[in-house]
Amino acid sequence: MESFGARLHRAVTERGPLCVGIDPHPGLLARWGLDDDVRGVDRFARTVVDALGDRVAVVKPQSAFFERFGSRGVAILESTIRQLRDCGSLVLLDVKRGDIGSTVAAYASAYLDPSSSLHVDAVTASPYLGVGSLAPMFELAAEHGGGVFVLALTSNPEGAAVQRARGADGRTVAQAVIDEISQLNAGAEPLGSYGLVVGATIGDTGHDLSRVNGPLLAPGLGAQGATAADLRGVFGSSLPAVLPSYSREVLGAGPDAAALRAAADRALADCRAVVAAR
Ligand SMILES: O=c1ccn([C@@H]2O[C@H](COP(=O)(O)O)[C@@H](O)[C@H]2O)c(=O)[nH]1
Repeated sequence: MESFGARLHRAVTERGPLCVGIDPHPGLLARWGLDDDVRGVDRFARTVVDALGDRVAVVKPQSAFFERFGSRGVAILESTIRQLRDCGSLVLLDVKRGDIGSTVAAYASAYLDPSSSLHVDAVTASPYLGVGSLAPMFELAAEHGGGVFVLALTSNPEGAAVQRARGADGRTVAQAVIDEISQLNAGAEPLGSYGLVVGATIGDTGHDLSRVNGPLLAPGLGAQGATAADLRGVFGSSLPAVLPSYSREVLGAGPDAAALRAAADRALADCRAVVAAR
């Protein structure tokens, strides 16, 4: 079984370091001339898959925008995941799950067990019930070649109060998360399967990312104000592991497929220039 880290490494080598989100915001649906309903979400997601699924390394559906339409929205998410897999892009479901370990095991089955209709290549997870509570996700991911991206330093301004709080050993909460994920990835080649989420908006992190040996998902580019050039200041020598992520910045170019592709190509060129020129 090829690991997620190896599959991601290959996808980024072949297609470039870029993740594009599928976030059917009501405002974007309106801009695309679509109704804010299940049909609109379905058309939106299909358009993104058709335009980008065969050229972007990782596509990241944001579960919340599908879940808001209940079971019919989740059915669209399931078919979006299937379509993306057929196009060859890796699917990272942004769902930020976290709970006590016995419940995390059920989340792991939902997203990381190949027999589930919501099975994806990787998920985002919240470590705030303790990184150890996510063990069932790490274990199932390892068993089936999946990945888990754990929140460390998020792109929103509210995150810092929790993530930069210091524990008894003097480390920040985020550094403790970073260190635990680094241990899980130790020795993995070419890349570990356990990633971290570090926002592109946060400036010099003041945190040590040098031993992570796993992918660093960087949301916050475009609509939240960060630019590709900001990645240098945030990640420094860890830039080669960065997976830049854009949603509204690219999606805002739709619904025209050529315009969506051009926006994704621009984003990729901007990020390549920074990641390659570190
Ligand atoms: O720290 C985080 C973690 C996740 N996100 C998610 O990424 C996208 C960002 O969308 P943009 O339109 O590019 O701002 C969205 O789905 C967030 O939930 C994040 O922004 N920051």
